Amino acid sequence: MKKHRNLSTSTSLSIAEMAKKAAASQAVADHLRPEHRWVGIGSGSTVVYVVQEIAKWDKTITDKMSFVSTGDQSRLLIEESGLRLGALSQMPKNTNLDVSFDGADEVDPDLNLIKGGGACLLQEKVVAVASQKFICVADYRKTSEGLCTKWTQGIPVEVLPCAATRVLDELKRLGSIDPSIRQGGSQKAGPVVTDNSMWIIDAPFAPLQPHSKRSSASPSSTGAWSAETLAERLIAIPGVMETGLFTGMVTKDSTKGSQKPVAVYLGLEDGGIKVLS
Ligand SMILES: O=C(CO)[C@H](O)[C@H](O)COP(=O)(O)O
Repeated sequence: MKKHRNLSTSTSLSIAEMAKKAAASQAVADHLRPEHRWVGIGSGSTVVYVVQEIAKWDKTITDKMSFVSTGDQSRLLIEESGLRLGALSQMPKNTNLDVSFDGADEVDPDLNLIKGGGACLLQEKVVAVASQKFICVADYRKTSEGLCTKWTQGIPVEVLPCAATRVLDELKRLGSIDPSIRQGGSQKAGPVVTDNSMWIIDAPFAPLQPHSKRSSASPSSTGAWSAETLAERLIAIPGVMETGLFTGMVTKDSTKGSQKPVAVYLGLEDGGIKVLS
């Protein structure tokens, strides 16, 4: 399971775990319906609590649902919880997942996200965009005024291995400070290989401007990228398969096909829950 970079004490971790669990419980209660048939399940430690909540439901209800994973971790989680694994390819044509639940590494006031701390961002984005409703579940440590403030290890970027060095050069040209290929550490020699056989580059940037606060999209005039503009520039680099910036406008009428969640459930330190939408 992924380690959190910004917190190290066991006390704060247990408070954080309680916060994640409470947020997951509320998010499932508010957004999963017995009539739902297709449910997306994200990746990371918070989503474990989401699946635990769903697994508490009466089996006669959940047996009618199919759960679509966002990678190997969530596939195993679904299977081990006794829920039925489904795939986007099995869904009726022109339909969407009823709802999907996923975590985040950082959330700004416009509900733009950084994801991919667990290296699952590509399938996570596919599932988010294939969902009628994408619900994000996180805890109090994850919010900031501008992305890259709390999650300082860099925006995760999934790349074709043979393009990695060229992508690193391009990222530096865009202002990334010392981007690097994520390494497996003591568990694996060499780069982390994703569920899609790609590599991850972590690209640190100076804190981004949220859409609502930005005065210009260009870093030359404001000193910072907007999340939307940077997302567009990163995905345009040849060899980049997907980025961990989940941005894009959500209108009140149509939430389909958005990378952004319609709501973020944040577990708080005092046991409460804050819903951003
Ligand atoms: O994007 C992700 C994995 O690629 C996770 O959702 C994100 O890293 C949050 O994880 P956690 O719930 O463990 O904090």
